[in-house]
Amino acid sequence: MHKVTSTSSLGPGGLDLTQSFFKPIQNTAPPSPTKRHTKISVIGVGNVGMAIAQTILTQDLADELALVDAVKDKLRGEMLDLQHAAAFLPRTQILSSTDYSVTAGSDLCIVTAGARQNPGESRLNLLQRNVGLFKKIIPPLAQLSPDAILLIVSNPVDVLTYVAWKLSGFPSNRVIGSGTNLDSSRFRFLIADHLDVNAQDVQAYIVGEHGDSSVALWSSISVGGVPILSFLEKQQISCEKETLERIHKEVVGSAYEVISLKGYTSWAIGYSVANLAFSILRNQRKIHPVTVMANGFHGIEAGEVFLSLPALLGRGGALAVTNVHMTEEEAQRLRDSAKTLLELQRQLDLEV
Ligand SMILES: NC(=O)C1=CN([C@@H]2O[C@H](COP(=O)(O)OP(=O)(O)OC[C@H]3O[C@@H](n4cnc5c(N)ncnc54)[C@H](O)[C@@H]3O)[C@@H](O)[C@H]2O)C=CC1
Ligand SMILES: CC(=O)C(=O)O
Repeated sequence: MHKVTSTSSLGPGGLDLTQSFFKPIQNTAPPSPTKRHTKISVIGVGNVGMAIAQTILTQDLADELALVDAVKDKLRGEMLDLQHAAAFLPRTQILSSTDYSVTAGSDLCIVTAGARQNPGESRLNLLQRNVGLFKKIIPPLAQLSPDAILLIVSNPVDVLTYVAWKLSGFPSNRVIGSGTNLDSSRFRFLIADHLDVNAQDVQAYIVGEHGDSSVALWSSISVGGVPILSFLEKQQISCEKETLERIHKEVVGSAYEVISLKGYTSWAIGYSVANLAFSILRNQRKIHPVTVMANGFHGIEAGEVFLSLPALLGRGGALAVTNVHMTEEEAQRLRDSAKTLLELQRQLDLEV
């Protein structure tokens, strides 16, 4: 295990530097027991894992950050590179190891390890390769951090969240996928760009599969509190509906475009996942469209399927699913998306 060097108090020749540099204040009260020590583990230090790790560090969210990867030199290089930013960041102890023992006692384990898409390849095509990896990754994580929340990012994220749930034996509220939190951000960005407003003033959800069969919830889009569709209908501006359809197509094509241009996506997923980590660990009770166990919500009754729905996130994980308004057409598309994912789940061999 590689420990951050600055926490060592031993100088050359075993001299205790703490004793030489500091004169302790006598009779100090012990640290307040109310401050929790927060530990986050990130599994996989590729483009996505590192974008998440560095964004988390800027948010002062963790006292301890543990990094795990299968490639030893790259892992140590990434750890050192982050540690060298210590003078510019809130204090976080950064550890790394190829051994999962470094993750013990985590509050949140973020899994980004695995194969990524080649240009033009679908997310679902990665399934077999990444299920094989998850069989090695999830059991030790669950064993070493039995109270943690698992946040899955590797693709195809919805089916892999189901796989992580099965392999961990955790209750479903503590196994979440990053899902369509990213797709919804892309959607909000494009709507905001079209209307020339701030994306944070646009409320809009994409739900269902993170990927090709995702569902845009037109009926719930509002900008600064104004419901967009009914506003457009009242103004009889029908052509704008076509613009919205084009925007959803652009969202679905976003990852394919970025991957064909730079080989992978990283910055937006980094911010998306750090934002989820913040809502969970700081108990924000904020609503995010993320992958959760969807059975029983919005007419999905076909079985234990995981896909994105707007969910309330807090320290306990996914606490509730909101009753967001859907037209019958939107709900049907969601159920179709659920059937596609369920079919894939049923074909999996999850014997470890
Ligand atoms: N859910 C989402 O919105 C997004 C998901 N992704 C997915 O995230 C995953 C990672 O993407 P990138 O970081 O770009 O790939 P990458 O190839 O840069 O990194 C993958 C990392 O996983 C590591 N790894 C492989 N096997 C491992 C094992 N058994 N244990 C620990 N580490 C292992 C590799 O050594 C590598 O460092 C892909 O599946 C990708 O499709 C990417 C962007 C967005
Ligand atoms: C790669 C991927 O899933 C994304 O950027 O949406």
